Amino acid sequence: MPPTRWGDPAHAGPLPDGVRDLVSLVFPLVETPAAAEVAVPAPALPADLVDGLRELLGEEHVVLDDAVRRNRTRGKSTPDLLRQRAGDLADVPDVVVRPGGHDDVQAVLDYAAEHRIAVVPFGGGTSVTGGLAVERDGYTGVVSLDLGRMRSLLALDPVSSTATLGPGLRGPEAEALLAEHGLMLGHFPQSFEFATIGGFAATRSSGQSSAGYGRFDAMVVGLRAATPRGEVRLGGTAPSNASGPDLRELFLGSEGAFGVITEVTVRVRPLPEVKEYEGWHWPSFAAGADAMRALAQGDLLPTVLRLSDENETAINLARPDAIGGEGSAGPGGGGCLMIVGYEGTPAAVAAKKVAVAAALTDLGGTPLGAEPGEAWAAGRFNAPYLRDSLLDVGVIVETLETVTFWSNRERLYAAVRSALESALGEGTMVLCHISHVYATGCSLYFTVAAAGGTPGAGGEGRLDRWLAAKTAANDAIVASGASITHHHAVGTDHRDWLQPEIGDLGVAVLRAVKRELDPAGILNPGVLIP
Ligand SMILES: Cc1cc2nc3c(=O)[nH]c(=O)nc-3n(C[C@H](O)[C@H](O)[C@H](O)COP(=O)(O)OP(=O)(O)OC[C@H]3O[C@@H](n4cnc5c(N)ncnc54)[C@H](O)[C@@H]3O)c2cc1C
Repeated sequence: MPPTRWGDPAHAGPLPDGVRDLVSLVFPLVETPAAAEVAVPAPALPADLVDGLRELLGEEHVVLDDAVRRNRTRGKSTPDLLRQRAGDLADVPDVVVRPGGHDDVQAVLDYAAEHRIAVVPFGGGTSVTGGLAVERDGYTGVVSLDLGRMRSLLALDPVSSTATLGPGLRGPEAEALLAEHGLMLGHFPQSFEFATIGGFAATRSSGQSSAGYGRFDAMVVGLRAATPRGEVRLGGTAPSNASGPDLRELFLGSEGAFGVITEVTVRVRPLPEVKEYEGWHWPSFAAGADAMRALAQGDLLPTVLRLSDENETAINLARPDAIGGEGSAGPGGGGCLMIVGYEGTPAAVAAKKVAVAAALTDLGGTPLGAEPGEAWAAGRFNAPYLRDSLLDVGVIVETLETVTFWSNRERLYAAVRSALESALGEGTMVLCHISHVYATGCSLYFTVAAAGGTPGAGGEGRLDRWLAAKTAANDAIVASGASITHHHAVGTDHRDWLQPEIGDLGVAVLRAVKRELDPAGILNPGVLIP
């Protein structure tokens, strides 16, 4: 991926004319190209330490190249992109190292601990919470530990339905390896094409098919990690047990602060023979959310279940013939679109469809047929490209997410919307959807678009405006008694809001684990732990 944008450059492009005209009705469009490329700071890691890394991994796997280092600088949140666009390379790693396996990772960690080098595990680089922007002060240098060479299917147990995967496998690569055996993982976050197995585990990611296949951490049966104190193997003996607290959980969501995940054993399932996606209309977000709750609590969940609020329906998914219509007040008044997807054997899909359709009809939903569902499925990974095109014309656009119990959903929704609208001012668009549900609650995923204010070179003015709005939203989430993140993780961006959620003793426990596993504090300093 280019450092200033998302994804495959071949898919990137300016705003289509129609969209541009529409956007210009709402926001002033100010062409805001990235600043001219600035020189990448010279590596700060002393040359003898670089030589030491070369001895461990071989010359070709210790990379000082400017373009490679720039590409390993931070992740892909809007603040990350705006900083790159402005030429801010303060977080550039000094060296990128490319271990070939667990033993290489262990060797790098041992060496880094001895020489106080900060180590940043790097999977796909799609973090949206500052998980790759570590503190540099007090370290001899910063090494980006790129896991991209560790991308094989290491073991397969078709009898138990488990597969052991290398951490550097991207989503499509992992699925392709499993598909050769008629199997799949079923984890499809919007970042699927670029994010990796190790990254999914390290951030407790959740994908678009979570209703049917669960979140990533729930798919993990076991893992292997290298820590500065040595190797950890967890969960390799049984699917579940009562052998004390489940230590797998210490590494799931540990965001590279406790160790580097070098192998992940996951539950796999047969490739679905049939995939069907359809749309349903709801008179309001609340009515659709109540229906989702009923499905979750009635053990009737399909594979994909997502509901856009009135604004998101109108802006992103509106079909004039099906949504809105009579009595519609345009954005905010045209009802809500729900996408329902079914995957599996023909018999299982048919049976689930009948049962879900009966329940949704009873609850007041109106079927819209396959077209909205297929349109969603066809474009499910495209939205991030649109973000870049909007950033190009000076608009602020970013997403954030949270999760709470059903009884708190409306309060949280109102609080976050109001915080964002107050912080960013009149004309701000706040869209929301629910795409991860549980019997007890759901996540809320917000997309925000706002005027950029006075743009500076590369858009710094927008960065300040967004950071203030994000702080307001985070405060509102905490004040509402919700979680600071459902699946984007903590990183550095959410770290200050973790303490209210887990308490002082919770923070002390995290710090104690960190001290035990990483006494020199070389792994991702500043990430996760308050
Ligand atoms: C456009 C876009 C859409 C997204 N959609 C979703 C979504 O639908 N669902 C979702 O859950 N997330 C989503 N994300 C967030 C992101 O993709 C996830 O957090 C993902 O799991 C990160 O994987 P990665 O391989 O890119 O990790 P990275 O970004 O490389 O790393 C993330 C963190 O984990 C650490 N890490 C990485 N690999 C390892 C390892 N092997 N061992 C230990 N630590 C490691 C890193 O140091 C860092 O702190 C999205 C992001 C973007 C930009």
